[in-house]
Amino acid sequence: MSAHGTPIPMTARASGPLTGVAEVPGDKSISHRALILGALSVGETHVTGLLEGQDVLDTAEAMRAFGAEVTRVGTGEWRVHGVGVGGFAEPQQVIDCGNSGTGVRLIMGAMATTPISATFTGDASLNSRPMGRITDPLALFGTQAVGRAGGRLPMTLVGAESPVPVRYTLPMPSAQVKSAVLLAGLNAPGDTVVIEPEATRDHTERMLRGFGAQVAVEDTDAGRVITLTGQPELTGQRVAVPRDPSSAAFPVCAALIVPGSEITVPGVSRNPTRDGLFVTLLEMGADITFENPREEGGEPVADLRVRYSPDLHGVETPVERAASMIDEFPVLSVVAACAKGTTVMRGVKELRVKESDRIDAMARGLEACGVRLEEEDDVFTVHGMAQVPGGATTHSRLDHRIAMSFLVLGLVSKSPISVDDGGPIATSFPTFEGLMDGLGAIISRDPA
Ligand SMILES: O=C(O)C1=C[C@@H](OP(=O)(O)O)[C@@H](O)[C@H](O)C1
Ligand SMILES: C=C(OP(=O)(O)O)C(=O)O
Repeated sequence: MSAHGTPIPMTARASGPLTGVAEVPGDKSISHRALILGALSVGETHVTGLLEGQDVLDTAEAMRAFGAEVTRVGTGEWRVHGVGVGGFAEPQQVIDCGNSGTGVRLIMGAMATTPISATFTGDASLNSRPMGRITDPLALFGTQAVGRAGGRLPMTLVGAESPVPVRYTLPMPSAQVKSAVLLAGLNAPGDTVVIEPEATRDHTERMLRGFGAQVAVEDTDAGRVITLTGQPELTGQRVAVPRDPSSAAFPVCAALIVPGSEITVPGVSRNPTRDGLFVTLLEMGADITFENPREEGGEPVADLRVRYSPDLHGVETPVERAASMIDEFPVLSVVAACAKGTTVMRGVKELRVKESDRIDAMARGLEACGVRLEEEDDVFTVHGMAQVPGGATTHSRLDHRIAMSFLVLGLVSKSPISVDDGGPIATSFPTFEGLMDGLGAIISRDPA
């Protein structure tokens, strides 16, 4: 939905070759963290390349409510004057995190060990997502939480008066849970330890170090053991946000399946904990090259050159790769529908608790477009075909990635594909329509 709540129906139709340069926006995960760590630091944090999607704008507003000064200086350029670890003020209004699981879960962690209370809410999607995964470990610090049945928002958290450090093994592969525990550990005396049996995106660990915290990471038989030394003084930093591989996924996958395409996507993060889609696409026979590999803002980045790949074939993605491509399965299932043979995606049950149940959303939409598939709790299988019939209206279910995935499929289907509401795209990729149009994709807003 648009900010004022009116659905924005959109349609994609068969397009000529996609060509040109796709400058995708800043990384969403890193953008949230830059604002939150800036707010927990002393002095000024200067951010460039910040994603100005609604999810991140909601986090900026939340940081103001907790007492930080957050100012937009120019496009993607923001300054944050922080209040220091333990310095959050009690918000005077409800914190509305909109559509953003990352926003609400990281902010809950960041306030959990300061003796203030705050009430959190979001849109219909966010208010249906599980928060027990956050409040369970936060309770170990001494944080109290009261929410709706099933641990849903709206929810009030009361921060611990005398927090104790925590040792916590993640019950599911979730960087949001890991990050909430680490951020809470900042204001607890002593060492907070998180053990992750499967590695998840490591932006919090990297950025905490960059802001001056002591974070040790050890690979053991039990998984990655992350130890944070509590009560550091964090100091404001300059953060250059790399471009988001999860947003790059859409023009990249579109170029792979639209005949004759050749595009470049500059400056995309190649953090190994985010790289699973590219690994998988290469296995499928995709023509992608990674040029000018370099380090920017503490993250490895490269310029991607992507060419139409007529011989894509199905593969099996292993359980242990799932976390490194968790947000990319919807668009991978679109590529799978256009590849020869069958693609089996394993270890995907976390997709059921995203902005929508993404397995169900993709399964119903793909079926409506004439694609054969099988769905189990933790496995999603898509059978490729020479040309997807399309000719359906799919439901985005308040989920940006579902909307963008079906619009990509509509660029190659026999008949156009519509989404009932493209509004959620603005949460993570507000420039999607203009960028795709610039490459030659035919995506239009439907007349009211
Ligand atoms: O930490 C983060 O920035 C994110 C972690 C992932 O969620 P989970 O931790 O729930 O897997 C991912 O889906 C989300 O888009 C961003
Ligand atoms: C799952 C996602 O985001 P979040 O959990 O922050 O809502 C996403 O962007 O795909």
